[in-house]
Amino acid sequence: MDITLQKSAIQKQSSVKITGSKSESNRLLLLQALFPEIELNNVSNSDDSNLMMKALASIEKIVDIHHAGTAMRFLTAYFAVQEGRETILTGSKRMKERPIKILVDALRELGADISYVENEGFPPIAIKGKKLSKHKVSLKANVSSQYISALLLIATKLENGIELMLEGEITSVPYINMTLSLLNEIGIETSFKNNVITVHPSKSKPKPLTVESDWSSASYYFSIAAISKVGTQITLSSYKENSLQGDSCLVDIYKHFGVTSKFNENFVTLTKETSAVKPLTLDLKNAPDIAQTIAVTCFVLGVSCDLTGLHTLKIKETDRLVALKTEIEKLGGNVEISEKSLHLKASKDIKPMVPIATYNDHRMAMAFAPVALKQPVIIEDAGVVSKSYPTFWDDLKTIGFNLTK
Ligand SMILES: O=C(O)C1=C[C@@H](OP(=O)(O)O)[C@@H](O)[C@H](O)C1
Ligand SMILES: C=C(OP(=O)(O)O)C(=O)O
Repeated sequence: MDITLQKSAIQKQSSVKITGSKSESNRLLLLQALFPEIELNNVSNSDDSNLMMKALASIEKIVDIHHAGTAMRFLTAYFAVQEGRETILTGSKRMKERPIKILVDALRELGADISYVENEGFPPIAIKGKKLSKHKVSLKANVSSQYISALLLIATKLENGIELMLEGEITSVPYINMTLSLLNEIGIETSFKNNVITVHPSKSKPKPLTVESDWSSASYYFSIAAISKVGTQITLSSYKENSLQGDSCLVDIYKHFGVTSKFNENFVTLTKETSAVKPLTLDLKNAPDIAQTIAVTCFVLGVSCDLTGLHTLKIKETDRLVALKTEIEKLGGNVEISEKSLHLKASKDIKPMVPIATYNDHRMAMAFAPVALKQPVIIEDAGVVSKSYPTFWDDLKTIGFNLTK
């Protein structure tokens, strides 16, 4: 399904309720499978969380998690400690290109029985669940933090907890801290000092937990606010000022575009205060999922940006660096990329009615939607948004976007 977005202007004041964070949800669903007394509220209705739920409840041998990266990584660790259970964990064509060797090597080091079904280092994998005997392991930390979170999430199943020695520069650190905080919430003691993370054997104290709404999904509204008229306000729920999600750094980043954020109870209201914008330089190694949003905001506003810390973008739903360059250039922009950075030149004109390819990547579809505030645009295969935010298009319609399916 392609969606055509006519040139739109949003209401002066609007509000949107966004589904729960898929990152928090996928961690908590795994923890709930280990500690069934945990009660969860505002769990994400994303495909990735539904797939996680289904996989955890499945009694089938073959478990297919499609495009869901966190589910792939977290379930690799989970099934490795399900004693006596044999699982083949597989995914979409793209998932079979997303590396998993660092995690598999670490689990094998701890005693796990995992083998590759097709290509060495990539899903699908065959897992024979067993009790893991060791508790100390070193692993590279500069490729994906999801490997580290996966190991931390199963630490309570190991007699002596876990001690991880992280090698190299640590990427996506806020996601590791999110995992540790959620473990702490249910009474598990942890420490993270320099490059060593420890989960101590401790007794859990499960309790009801409410998932905060998804900050990566909120990023599209920060972009919309930044591109809208001065005075435009968008209220999002349910959000808190002290979030576990690293993408809440949007609050600071979008000040650069004249967008302020005010928290009140469980709402955050974004206000476009000023229209002056300057070139932007930003390191996104702690918030890789908002790179596409920010690049498109800059392009539409006609300002240049230098985004660094993007080394993980090449192994996500698609190679996001190449996808961004290709699609922004179709619209008339000029983008240079390296293996880990993106430079966008300032440009004035945006070509109308360009079909934007989305490469099975929800964030490509959502990041380019705000283009419609300046020019009509077509988003191809727009249903991809369901990976993290199934009601995205309906919500855009509610706030004033003029779109036809
Ligand atoms: O742990 C998580 O929930 C995630 C970690 C990040 O991945 P990397 O650590 O691979 O960058 C992020 O991009 C992904 O969307 C969700
Ligand atoms: C990279 C993402 O997800 P995952 O790695 O879990 O597929 C994302 O949601 O942007």
